[in-house]
Amino acid sequence: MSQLLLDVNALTMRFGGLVAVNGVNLKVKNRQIVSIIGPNGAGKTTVFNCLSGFYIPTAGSVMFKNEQIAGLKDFQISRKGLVRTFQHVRLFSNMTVVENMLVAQHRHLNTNLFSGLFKTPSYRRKEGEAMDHAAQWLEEVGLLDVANRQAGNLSYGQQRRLEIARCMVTQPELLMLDEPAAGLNPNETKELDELIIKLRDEHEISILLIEHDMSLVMGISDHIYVIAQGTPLADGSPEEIKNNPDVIKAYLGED
Ligand SMILES: Nc1ncnc2c1ncn2[C@@H]1O[C@H](COP(=O)(O)OP(=O)(O)OP(=O)(O)O)[C@@H](O)[C@H]1O
Repeated sequence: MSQLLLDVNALTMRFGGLVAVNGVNLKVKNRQIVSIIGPNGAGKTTVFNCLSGFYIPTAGSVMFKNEQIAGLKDFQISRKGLVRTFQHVRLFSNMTVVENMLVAQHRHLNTNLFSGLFKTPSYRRKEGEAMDHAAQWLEEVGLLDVANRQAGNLSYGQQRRLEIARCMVTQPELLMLDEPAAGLNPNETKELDELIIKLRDEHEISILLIEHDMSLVMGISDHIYVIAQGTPLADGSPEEIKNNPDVIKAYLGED
């Protein structure tokens, strides 16, 4: 049964005199792919920054699993099961692919200095599990055969998939992807499309997506929210959004 995972009400973010996000509402249920679309500068990334703890919203509520998370720090929110990627790839490019996966888990696991220094049995067990999870997720995203390659030497599409694997290894319930298809070629976009659907259908997580690639958004979203100039414009199924005159006007008005 679908349960509400994320419930955002009247989210507002001001930067001095600029209201970047103005009264945005958003709901994500379990096992849903939900997209946020809108013209450039509409406030989409600012919404992500408010939900993931990079900004403290000026007003509004962000309930995740029935708990208020607005104002918590980014690492506190990610430990609760809400993780994100960024518009620009943020990997440790001098580390190997598998090292990137291990670092992500170490930051998440909260192991202490004592257990690390003395390699206690529980530390060793966690290390073993971290390696198993890393291998499992590298296989899921098709990167197991490049596990020992330097992350910075991967193709752009592979780097994007590594970012997703790095999030997934922390076992989130909600994964937020900020423009994951930007810069990908059509083949890579198709692989991304399949991966996102697999995350929902086989791994039973929810995905909140910001994306400008309309065929990707329309093809995979269960629900779409449109914002323009920080303000909610419409929400509905892909079919409803495609045919909404206000949405068409907002996009055509951009050109
Ligand atoms: N830290 C900040 N300080 C001041 N203004 C900001 C800050 N972050 C975002 N803004 C402003 O808020 C508005 C919304 O920006 P945001 O990046 O959220 O839009 P977006 O919809 O993600 O755009 P795009 O699709 O181009 O990535 C813009 O006018 C931007 O300049």
